[in-house]
Amino acid sequence: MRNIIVGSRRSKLALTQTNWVINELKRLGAPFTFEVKEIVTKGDRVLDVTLSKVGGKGLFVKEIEHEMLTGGIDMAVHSMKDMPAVLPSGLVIGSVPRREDARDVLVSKGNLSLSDLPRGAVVGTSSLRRSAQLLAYRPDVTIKWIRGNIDTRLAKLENEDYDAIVLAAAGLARMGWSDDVISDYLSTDVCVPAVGQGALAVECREDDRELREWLSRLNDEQTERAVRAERAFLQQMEGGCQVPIAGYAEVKEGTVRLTALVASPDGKEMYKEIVTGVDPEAVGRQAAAILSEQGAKALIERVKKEMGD
Ligand SMILES: NCc1[nH]cc(CCC(=O)O)c1CC(=O)O
Repeated sequence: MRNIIVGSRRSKLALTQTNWVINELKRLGAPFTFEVKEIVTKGDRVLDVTLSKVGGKGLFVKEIEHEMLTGGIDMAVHSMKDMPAVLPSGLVIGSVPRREDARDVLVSKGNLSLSDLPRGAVVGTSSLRRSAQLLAYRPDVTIKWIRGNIDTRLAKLENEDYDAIVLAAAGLARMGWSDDVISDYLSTDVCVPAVGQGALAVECREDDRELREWLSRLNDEQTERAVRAERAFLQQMEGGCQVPIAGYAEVKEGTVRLTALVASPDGKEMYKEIVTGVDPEAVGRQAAAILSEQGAKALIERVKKEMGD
């Protein structure tokens, strides 16, 4: 039997997701043995700096992709939202399994919803996308940067002076936290999720036909089409990571419905549109074109200039 070496980041979330995919493949009857190889990525080594300052999302996948191209590993399970818009040549997303809850959630002291937080409440997040949308809805709150994995953030809420933190529902669910810790589910009216949030990407070599055959059986077509629309939007916006960009799509009866957003970091300027259609990439591109015309492109150029790149 072929042994599949699965590369994974060492975080609890990454290992949980990796083992989930391995178990699903076994359950489907894949004729492989599996071995997990832990890889420490640059993104894991620089936990003390805001991600956007050290090069953004690619940091979590670059080293893993290098090992895949050189044969050190055969596949890897990523959080879709950590995946750059374009993959290196020779690699593909072999499977997009069924999406978890894509929403952002508020976890707060006293179990208060976002609208019930006291004036001036301190909210922890290190995501520009979350802070911009939180500030647009509650301009009075103070955003305080918070880093670390999910368990660390929940501990910081307990032990430091945060009134609340914002996390992805999917991460909490995968890590086995009960819904009881969640104080508020944020709808797309308040906080549009990150592109790909709640979904996984199983990456492998393009020419690995045997593995791709089994990965395709774990693919969820609706999730895949939704994520394709979101990622097409992201790719067109070319925002770098200094600009808050969000996108969330649902697929119902074959129709893709994408909510797309670009905002200024302070949340005072916001472009948001819902686009529907049948072809996911076309929906994503159309959303990008509409927002660009409304002023999102100029906003992105302005923020890039201010950041000095
Ligand atoms: N930002 C880090 C990250 N990358 C993936 C998840 C888990 C949720 C997901 O798969 O989208 C999280 C935690 C979070 O944002 O709260």
